[in-house]
Amino acid sequence: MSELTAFRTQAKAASPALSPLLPLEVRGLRLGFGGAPVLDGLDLRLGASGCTMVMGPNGAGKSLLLKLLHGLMAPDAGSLSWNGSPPGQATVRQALVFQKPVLLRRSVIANMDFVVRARGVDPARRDHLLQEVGLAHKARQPARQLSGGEAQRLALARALLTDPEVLLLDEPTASLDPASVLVIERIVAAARDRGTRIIFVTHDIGQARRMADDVVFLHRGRVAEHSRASAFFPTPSSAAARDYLNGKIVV
Ligand SMILES: Nc1ncnc2c1ncn2[C@@H]1O[C@H](COP(=O)(O)OP(=O)(O)OP(=O)(O)O)[C@@H](O)[C@H]1O
Repeated sequence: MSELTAFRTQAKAASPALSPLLPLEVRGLRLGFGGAPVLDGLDLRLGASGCTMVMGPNGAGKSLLLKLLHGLMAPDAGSLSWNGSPPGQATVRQALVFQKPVLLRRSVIANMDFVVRARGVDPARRDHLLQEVGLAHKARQPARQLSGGEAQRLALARALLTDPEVLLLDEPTASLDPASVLVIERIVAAARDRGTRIIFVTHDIGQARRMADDVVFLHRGRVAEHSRASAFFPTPSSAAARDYLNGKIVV
């Protein structure tokens, strides 16, 4: 499934009155592309609420994990369930924001309206979100003319239109200036406070400290460590996380 198809799938109507999507249970997840597996027996359990920051060195499989959680890819082996539902069924109740935002070749407001119409969202919510991300004054501008930071803010606003139960974020602030980073973090924190479950990939240790309730550290295809933020940053239990936090190259 392409990223645009995935976004369109997200925009379709979800069924009402469903049981919660959490907890997430991942067991023995394996995925490879010919050589050594990238994910190699990954186990993970995430509870009902909060913001989980996913960290780990380049190539650890963080983006792949998000794509698997969202049903964009299937694992070679292992199981993944959102409170008993497979990822494909859970997709419409989630939103995924990619590192490079996937926007339609239309205006800013048309990118929002695509979801407004498909999901029956109150246009007042669209206007509120555009205001919140500082794009109300650019509503009629082609989305493709937005700067990187603006495009990312639009992608986040669009993702939040449906109040997703789970928001998956793949390095959404990787190329943004410090003020834009804080705007995105504020909006994500507000979504978390409204009850959206956040799963957020980042390399930014400062951001992880600001946002994390818990941290999942991936290394060599597995979860090397899953700890509360209050324990992870001062006393990481894995050597890999300790080295990573100390700025050493982790392979
Ligand atoms: N479709 C694909 N085909 C082949 N290899 C792939 C594919 N997708 C990902 N990989 C490989 O899987 C590994 C993990 O990729 P992934 O994008 O998940 O890493 P990451 O942890 O998000 O890294 P980064 O921090 O650099 O963004 C990488 O070595 C990547 O080259």
